[in-house]
Amino acid sequence: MTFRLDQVALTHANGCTALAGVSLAAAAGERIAVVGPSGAGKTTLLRVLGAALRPSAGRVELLGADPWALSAPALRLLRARLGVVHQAPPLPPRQRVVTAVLAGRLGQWPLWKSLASLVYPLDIAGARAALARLDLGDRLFDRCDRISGGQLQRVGIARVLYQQPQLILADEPVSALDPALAQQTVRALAADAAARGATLVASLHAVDLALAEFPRIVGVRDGRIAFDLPSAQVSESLLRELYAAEGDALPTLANEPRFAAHPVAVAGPRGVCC
Ligand SMILES: Nc1ncnc2c1ncn2[C@@H]1O[C@H](COP(=O)(O)OP(=O)(O)OP(=O)(O)O)[C@@H](O)[C@H]1O
Repeated sequence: MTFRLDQVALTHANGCTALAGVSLAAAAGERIAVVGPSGAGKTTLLRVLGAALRPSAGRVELLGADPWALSAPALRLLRARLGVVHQAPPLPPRQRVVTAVLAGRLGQWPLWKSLASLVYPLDIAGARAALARLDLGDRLFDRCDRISGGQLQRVGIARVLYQQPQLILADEPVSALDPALAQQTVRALAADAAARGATLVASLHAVDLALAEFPRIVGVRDGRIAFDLPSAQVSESLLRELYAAEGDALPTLANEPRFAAHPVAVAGPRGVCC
């Protein structure tokens, strides 16, 4: 089992309950897409799975451990086995792409190697290979603030491909990419996880992308699991019910607000209490 959440709830400091009664488990090698309207709790769920947020109630088991019962050094080691893909990767602007990718293994390398790699990249071939899988092999020595938002998003993914974690948690990893590139990039991520037997959990806006590329779909609404089904069993009516608050059009690659000729109206964030 890669992770197990048992009746997890999370209330933010402002009193907003982002997750309530969430139970979810994944075996090694599963590929799961998390879908749901804005404010449903997808990011919060991924952050709980990444041991970045401590639940207010319930139990978390992650790679065989309760992260919140571990010492600080043991928790750091556990986190180094997780690969987190951010919607907007928090990369230092002046950093070179190669250094950003190699940083994927900082948590696994001894301190001397990590420090040496910051001064001179130690595994240029490895970084280039990870970037090449995302068609970015020629951007190795560019600065992170001199590439586009979509390229930066793919650098964040290359970093996780280089890291080779047991569990990949990707929060809207392709939101800055056009539809063709979004599909290609999600496929690269899924192929990497499949080849290594790693578990992949990705929150996605585009439901067609989720259904096409992921065997298991978890629908989240108002901080709760609305459904957890094999993709073949996720019907259009189930999706319409999930996204009822966001109007008529389901979010798909073609009508992502960023790329639609006539952007779909998106309701404000909703949660259990907000
Ligand atoms: N740091 C925070 N403090 C207070 N409330 C928060 C915080 N982060 C998120 N929330 C609230 O928790 C709920 C769930 O937010 P979350 O970001 O997990 O949703 P989401 O499904 O990822 O949304 P989106 O698709 O818009 O990114 C929302 O109501 C949001 O306003």
